[in-house]
Amino acid sequence: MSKTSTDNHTPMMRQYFGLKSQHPHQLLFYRMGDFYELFYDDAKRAAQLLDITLTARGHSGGQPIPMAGIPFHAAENYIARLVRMGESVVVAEQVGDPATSKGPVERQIARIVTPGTISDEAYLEEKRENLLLSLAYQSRKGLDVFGFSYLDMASGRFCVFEVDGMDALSSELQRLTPREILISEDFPARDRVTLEKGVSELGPWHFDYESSYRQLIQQFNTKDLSGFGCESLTAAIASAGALLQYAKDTQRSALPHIQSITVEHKDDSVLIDGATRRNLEIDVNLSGSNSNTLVSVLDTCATPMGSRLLKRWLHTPIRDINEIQSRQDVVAELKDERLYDMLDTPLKKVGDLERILSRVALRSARPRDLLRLRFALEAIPEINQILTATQTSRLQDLNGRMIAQPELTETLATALVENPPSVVRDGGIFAKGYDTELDELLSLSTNATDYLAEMERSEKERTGISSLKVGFNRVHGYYIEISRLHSDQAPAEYIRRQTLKNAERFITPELKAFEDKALSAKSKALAREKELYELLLDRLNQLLRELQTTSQAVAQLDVIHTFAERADALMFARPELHNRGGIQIQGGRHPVVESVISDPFIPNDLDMHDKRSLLMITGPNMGGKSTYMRQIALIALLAHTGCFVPAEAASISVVDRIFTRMGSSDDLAGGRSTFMVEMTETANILNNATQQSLVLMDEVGRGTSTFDGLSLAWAAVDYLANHLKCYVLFATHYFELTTLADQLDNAANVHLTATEYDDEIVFLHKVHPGPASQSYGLQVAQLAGVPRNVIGHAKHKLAELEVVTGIELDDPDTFQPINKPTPEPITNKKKQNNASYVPQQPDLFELADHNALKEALKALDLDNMTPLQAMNALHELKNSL
Ligand SMILES: Nc1ncnc2c1ncn2[C@@H]1O[C@H](COP(=O)(O)OP(=O)(O)OP(=O)(O)O)[C@@H](O)[C@H]1O
Repeated sequence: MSKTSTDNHTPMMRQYFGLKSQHPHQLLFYRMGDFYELFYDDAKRAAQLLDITLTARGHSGGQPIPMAGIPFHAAENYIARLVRMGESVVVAEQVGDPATSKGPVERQIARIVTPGTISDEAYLEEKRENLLLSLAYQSRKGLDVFGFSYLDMASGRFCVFEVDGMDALSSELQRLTPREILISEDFPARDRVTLEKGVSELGPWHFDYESSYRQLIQQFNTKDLSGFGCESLTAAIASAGALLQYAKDTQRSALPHIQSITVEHKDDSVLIDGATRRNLEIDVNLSGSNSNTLVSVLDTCATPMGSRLLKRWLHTPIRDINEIQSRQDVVAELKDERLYDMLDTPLKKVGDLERILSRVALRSARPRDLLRLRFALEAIPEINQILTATQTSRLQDLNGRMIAQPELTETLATALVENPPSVVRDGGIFAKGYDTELDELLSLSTNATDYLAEMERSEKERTGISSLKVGFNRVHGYYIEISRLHSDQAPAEYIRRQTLKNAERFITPELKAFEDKALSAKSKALAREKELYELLLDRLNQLLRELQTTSQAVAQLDVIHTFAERADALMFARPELHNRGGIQIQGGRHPVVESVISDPFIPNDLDMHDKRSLLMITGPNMGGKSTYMRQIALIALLAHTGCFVPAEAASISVVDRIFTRMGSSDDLAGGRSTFMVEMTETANILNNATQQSLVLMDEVGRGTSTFDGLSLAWAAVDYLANHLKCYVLFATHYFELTTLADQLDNAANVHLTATEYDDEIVFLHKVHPGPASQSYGLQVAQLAGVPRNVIGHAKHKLAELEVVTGIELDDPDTFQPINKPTPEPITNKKKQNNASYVPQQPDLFELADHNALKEALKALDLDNMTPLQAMNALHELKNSL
């Protein structure tokens, strides 16, 4: 459709194009009577997304106009659905009067609803922050610097920070999971911005540093930004200015609830990259749902704002020992005194105060919001009361920040009816007795008859005229009628209005006033309600800062009270955090696995220090290696949030980063194979880990050929232990790697055990010192339901391989009987004197060292050989030794 020339179009469509040209990328809901209509491409898109009928509305400019319509009363529902799909919607309302308009009735953009700027309850997920993110790019001294700013419109939380490099960009995007992202049209890393929908590209001038700076100081009403500590973050400031302007444009109002900007300092928190966040299943599990995650176990928060803060804390563990200990002190007191129990009910009453307040600030709060605000405020003194006698200074401080507002609470209590309507539009918000004017108007409109009867009675009494009547007539309005006989007795203030055959009709100033009131009482009552509502919002806005402080304190108390409740219910212990180095855990458990399995969870210890900083973990498939590693990472993560941990005791030296390289997933969309993903993650660890980092690596090197994989794993372990000296848990099925532990000063082997009971493999899930003896691969396959004949075939193959290599591989028929101690390690030729070495697979390095063999192996064209040919080749090689 060509929109270049609009001359051929009808005036109505010309008006449409005028509005549409201001919002080319958003769906325009164009109000026409009782419908919102969408035209052209918008209509096609909406029809597809919402499954509504696509029709045509006559012709314009010689072309049929594709159109899709939505009844106005159902619009909110459709808008909510579109926004959830990442679309933005612009609503154009009729502002002119159709009766008096010449040509098409005037329309204006009334609101813009975008995924990242919504604050209406209907559009928001209760337990998830709804972030609008803005990104700006700068190249500084050859480094790619990304300025981040993000806003949670529904709470007013506005933060900035900067990171270097593409990996950090991806990792932060993963952490924040924004609903909408703003970038400049010339943003150089567009491919890293992974949101499918909800990415808005703005002109580069939106990200101009100077004007962004001005935007910010105007918003905060300050001379400069030095008070916020973000002066030097030029890229972040550029992004923040663009964000603020965008947010204002969409709200079409000021944003008084955004009162400051917080700088996130990366050094303050334990860094967790995107892959690690996924692997640890903090709030999303590996299959993408929310069940069986750390959050699903921990979140018993009483308020949605507590739930959101809990997620934030879990995603941003901190490194400040004082802050951690101060949170722990509160958890301890609430737990020991069982105050968490008492706090639960009043906290539940507070509800989502945070989001209500932001709607108050945006003046979009609904009457029911105000009722909930009243309940929230009523709960504050109850909380204050419970906390008065507490000892911890932080708790006292929190208590001091939860400010009861008796007057305001009282006002809300008297102002609102018991069950206010969901919208202001239809009135019925205010209770009787709150405002005399409104009461009068309402009683006029509802009780006009009573009023008139009362007037008739009192006028009769006053004048002594028994024939006096008060009446109403559509032409003349209200009147006092006196029979002709008595009309000369009418008081002086009676003004004659109409003369009838047998009576005179009068009006009085009082009755005139009543008439004015009564005739328009309904619309006046409505107007008065709106006025009162605005006044109430004004009053609330005057207290906004205090109310926000209260809601932030309640959210914090809610999370800490949840930590206390969980610690008590799940038997978590207070970890000691320090800077001395080392991680010791006694009786550690995996909080999520523990909560889902029906068998008892087997606790395990950990001891890591500078002489034992790398643990090589071996053991059978299904033995519990991953669980053990993940539980240590989760315990460390929880310890850095102030939460108690699933263990009998733990002493943890503060870590700077947690890395994981686990599982196999490919990134087909990003064009990376499984092995490529594995190596990218490994490279990230090797390039960025420090001595204070906790590194979990599971089966590194499995994604490629045995020699390549083993060599890479070997070299990576060596580098981690010798060079980086970080805390490493390295799980592997390459038994050759267990020899490394003996060669490195700071590495040790541990293994998980399995045994046989009633002819079945039983996993003991217990961590023991030393390397494992076998991997039980075939038994696990059998357990998994691999057909018996395939297992039988595999057993034969295994036996053949043993013959070929001359080395005893896993013996599928030899389980360790239960209660039998773990077999002593068997020594091999190379390590005759080392009793802790147990490889039962061929020492591939030893073989590989053999040059001739190496050459012969190299010459094998494995891709074009049948298994039989391969076996024969192996035979030949063996014979050649
Ligand atoms: N300490 C434990 N106590 C009780 N059950 C456990 C324990 N550890 C693991 N399990 C159970 O064993 C299952 C397998 O554990 P996990 O995935 O950690 O094994 P794995 O050794 O990593 O296996 P693979 O080598 O095949 O990846 C878990 O899903 C859990 O049900």
